[in-house]
Amino acid sequence: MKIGIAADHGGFELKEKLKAKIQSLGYEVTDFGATKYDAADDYPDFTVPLAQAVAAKQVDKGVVLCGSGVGACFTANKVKGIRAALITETYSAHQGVEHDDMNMICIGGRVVGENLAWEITEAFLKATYSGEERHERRLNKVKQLEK
Ligand SMILES: O=C(CO)[C@H](O)[C@H](O)[C@H](O)COP(=O)(O)O
Repeated sequence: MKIGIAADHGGFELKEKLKAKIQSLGYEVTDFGATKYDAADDYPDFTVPLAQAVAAKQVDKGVVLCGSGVGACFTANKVKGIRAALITETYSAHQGVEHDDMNMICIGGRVVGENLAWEITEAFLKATYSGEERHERRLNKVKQLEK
C-alpha cells in the first residue's frame, strides 16, 4: 500500500517520526513536504498536493499534520474525493475508514503526542472500508454534494 504524508512546521517533527515508523511496517511512503523546518511555511502548500495525490489514487491513503490539524483538515476536504478528518483517538481512526471510507487523517503536531499519533496512524492504515450497504448509501449522499 502507498501512503502519502505531509506537514507544515507545526507538524514537521512528528511527520518525520511517523514517516520512519510507517516505512518500518513495509509501506511505501511519499513525502509531500515540508522537507525542512521553516516557521514561515504554510500548511496549504503541503496539504493540497497530498490531497490531490490521494484523490487521483497515486497514493492509497494520506496523513497530514499541522499545528492543530485544523487548517490541514479543512484544506484537504476542499479537494474533490477527499474524506479527511481531524483525529485525536484510535476509535475514529479505524471506524472512519470502516464506515466512511476516510482516505486522509489530520493530526495536530502540537496536540497529539508521538505514541498516540502512531497508534492513530497504525489504526488508520490497517483499517479497510466495509462497503456495507448502509455505508454506501450514506456515502453516496455525501458524494452527491461534490457534483
Ligand atoms: O495549526 C495550523 C493550522 O490549523 C498550522 O500549523 C498553522 O500554520 C499554525 O497556525 C502555525 O502557527 P505559527 O504561529 O505560524 O507557527
